[in-house]
Amino acid sequence: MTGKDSIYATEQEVRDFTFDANVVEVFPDMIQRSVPGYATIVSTMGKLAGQYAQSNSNLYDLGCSLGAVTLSMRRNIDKENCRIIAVDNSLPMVERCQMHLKGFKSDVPVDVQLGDINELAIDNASVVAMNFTLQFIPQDQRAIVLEKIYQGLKPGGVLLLSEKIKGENDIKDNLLIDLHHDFKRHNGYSELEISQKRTAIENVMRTDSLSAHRNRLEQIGFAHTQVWYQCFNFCSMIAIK
Ligand SMILES: Nc1ncnc2c1ncn2[C@@H]1O[C@H](C[S@+](CC[C@H]([NH3+])C(=O)[O-])CC(=O)[O-])[C@@H](O)[C@H]1O
Ligand SMILES: O=C(O)C(=O)Cc1ccccc1
Repeated sequence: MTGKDSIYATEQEVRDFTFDANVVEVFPDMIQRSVPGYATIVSTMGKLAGQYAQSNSNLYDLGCSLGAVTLSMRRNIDKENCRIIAVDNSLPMVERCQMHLKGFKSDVPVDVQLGDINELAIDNASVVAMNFTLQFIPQDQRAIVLEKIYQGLKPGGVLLLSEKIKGENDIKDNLLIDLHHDFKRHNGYSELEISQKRTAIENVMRTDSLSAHRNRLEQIGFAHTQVWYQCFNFCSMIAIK
C-alpha cells in the first residue's frame, strides 16, 4: 500500500528532490494533491493515445513513474500489434511500476525498462507520452531529446507532452504560482511543506514558458501543437508530426 505524502511536513535541511524509495511510497498521493487535474490529464492522454495509435507501432511512456499513463494508454489501444515501452531512471519507481502493471490484464505487451531517456532509442513510434517528465531534463538537453522523439515518430505520430510551465513574465508567473500554492493548501499541505518542496525542486525541475515549448516544437518540425489542458501553471499539449 502507498501512503500519505508527509515528506516535507517537518522542518529539515532540504536536499534536491529525487525519486527515491520514500517518494515512491507516497507518489500517488503526492501527485494527486500537487498537480491540478492529474486524473483528467492521465485519462485524456489514454484517449488520445487510442486515437493516434497506429497498427504495428510502438507507444512510449517516458518517465513512466508507477505506470499511470501506460495503463491509461493500454486501456484505449484497439489497433493490432502495438507495444508499449515504459521507461524511468528511478529503480524504486520501475520496480513498483512492474508490480503495479501485473495487477491488470491486457493483450497489449508492455516493456518496463530502467533507463535514461537521454540514452533511449526511439523508433517506429506512433505515440510518445511525457507526462511531467521533460521538466526534469536539464534545459540545454531538452531540444536534443525532443529532436530524437521527432525522428523516431512515424508520419502522423504524436507527442503527448504535459509540463509545469513558467508564466510569460514575473507578474503572470507569480499569479500562477500563487494559485497553485492555494491549490496545494486546499489539499492539506502546510506552508512549511509548500515552501520546503519548492526549495527541493528549484534546482532539479526548471520550467519553460508555454511560448518556449511551442517555439521549440515548431523549430524541431512538429506540424501542429495544441494545448488541450491548462490549470494554473500545469498544462498538457499534443504535437503532431
Ligand atoms: N532522464 C530521465 N530518464 C528517465 N526517467 C526520468 C528522467 N528524469 C526523470 N525521470 C522520471 O520522470 C518521472 C517524473 S514524474 C512523472 C509522472 C508520470 N509520468 C505519471 O503520469 O504518473 C513527474 C512528477 O513527479 O512531477 C519520475 O518517475 C522520474 O524518475
Ligand atoms: O509539488 C509541486 O509543487 C509540483 O510542482 C509538482 C510536483 C509533483 C511531484 C513531484 C515534483 C513536483
